[in-house]
Formats: sequence, structure tokens, C-alpha cells
Amino acid sequence: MPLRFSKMHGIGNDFVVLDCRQHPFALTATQIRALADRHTGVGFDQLLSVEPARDPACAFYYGIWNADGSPSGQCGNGVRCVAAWLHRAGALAVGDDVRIESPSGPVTVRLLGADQVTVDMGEPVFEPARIPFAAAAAAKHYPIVVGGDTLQIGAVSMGNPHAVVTVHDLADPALQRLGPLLSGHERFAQGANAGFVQRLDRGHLRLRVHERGAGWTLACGTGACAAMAVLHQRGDVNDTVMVELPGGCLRIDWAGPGHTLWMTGPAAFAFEGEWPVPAVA
Ligand SMILES: N[C@H](CCC[C@H](N)C(=O)O)C(=O)O
Repeated sequence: MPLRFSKMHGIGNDFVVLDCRQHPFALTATQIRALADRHTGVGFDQLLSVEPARDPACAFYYGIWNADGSPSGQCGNGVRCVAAWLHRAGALAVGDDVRIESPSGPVTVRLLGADQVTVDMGEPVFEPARIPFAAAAAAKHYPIVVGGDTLQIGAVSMGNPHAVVTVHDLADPALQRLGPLLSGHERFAQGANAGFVQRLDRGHLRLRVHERGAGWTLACGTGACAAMAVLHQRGDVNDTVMVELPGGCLRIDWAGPGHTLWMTGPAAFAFEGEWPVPAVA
């Protein structure tokens, strides 16, 4: 039985979305990697499943797997696409606030239009043990040796682990080497999404992310939130920031008594398709 899917993207961070509301998700890591292959499969940065809610306070659950088959706790660009997918499926109306459960907990989405979504991404977590990141105590800067270089990083979780490095020039060729090394650094026990951020001014950031399990992507929603959270904690940015990524821009607002982060941006459909699932490898 071929697998029907929707191909979508959030400013170039691309996804395969599966409707698992009636049929449970049942792909192995090997099958996920086969589907992710950009030459012999469909190709994606992440695979997303839309499933019935497990938490009665949520309307739906969505699952997240990287191209390498590894699971993740959160996907900012992905949850905007799930909201747009639910709207096209007639399960979400423009203007509704809907709680959607993710592997790291619920987020609240609000469709501003058929292809514009704002999401309450929740509160950034700076406590090292909850990121997880090996450190004696929480700090605004952590010295870390990466490939022989000593970097000063920020570390934070948005439901998934992020390392944030401020740089003067995103075109620095050293980033090509540092990205994968930082993503796989031993102090991040579950790996990390490595974000390199250039601060243009207090309201504008430029960001590139080497994602855990997917490599360099055109955009990373939780990465934009992580960069904002780290720089806001240092007092270096305003409460509203535009984050420019290679694939496009996201708006991040720091708001609410619990210091939640709102991320606003587009969600786009590319095509619908079918994939002949290979026998379990
Ligand atoms: N690679 C990430 C998941 C996808 C995050 C990104 N695509 C986003 O939009 O937040 C991880 O393993 O934590």
C-alpha cells in the first residue's frame, strides 16, 4: 500500500507530512532515511506525522523525525506547516487558537491566514540538565573547545537542544567545519542544533543553523527562537526581533509572564504524492 503524503516547507525547511489520524505511524528509522533520500526517495529535512491527541487538552499530536531517522522534541517551521495542513484538511479555522501536542509538550498555534501562522513556542529552558548540556551551572556564555577552537556559546532548549554562537560574519568558511563539530559535541549528550548568529542591530538577526539529524538547512524555527532567547537573556536584543535565515524571515516576540516566545512566519504546500514503502529493512 503506497504511502500518501503532503510535501511542505517553512521558508525552505522542508517536510513530508503524513496523515496518521486514522492509521498509526509505522515507519522504521531505515524507512524514514529511505524516504528522506533526495535522490532515491522524496527528500526532506524532517518527517512530520499528524496524529490524534494523547493529551485531552490538545486537539492533535504531531511527531517529528529528522532525515537521519532520529526523533526530535520540537520543530518550529514544522508546526506552522502542520497548522496549515490542518486548515486545508478542514480541521482548523483562521483565527482559532489550537493547542497541538509535540513530543516535548504542547504549543499553541494560531492561523493568521491560509499560509501565515503564529505559534506560542513556550518558555526557553536554560537549565543545563534539561537541555541537556554538560555544565556546572547555567550561564549566559559557556567556553567550549570545538575542533581546536575555543568558542563562547549560549545553550538553550526549545523542546530540542540548541547551541548558539554569535559571529561577526556568517560567510566565514570556518562555520562549515564548526557546524557539524558543534552539533555532535560531547557536552551535548543528545546532540545539538548549532546556530550561528550575526547581530545586525537590536531588532535584526541573521542566522544559519546546522541542524541535528539534518545538517545545514535553509531555516530552523526553534533555532530562531533559541538565538533570540540567548541574546535576549544577555540584554542584546529587543522584545521583538526579525530573524533572517537563508530561506526567509521569521518574527520572534518575547512576551508573557512566563517569558514565552511567539514565532510568526509562513507555511507552504509544494505537492501531494505517493511513496511505495520498501519492505521493512
Ligand atoms: N533538527 C531538529 C528538529 C527540527 C528543527 C527545525 N527544523 C525547526 O524548524 O525548528 C532537532 O533534531 O532538534
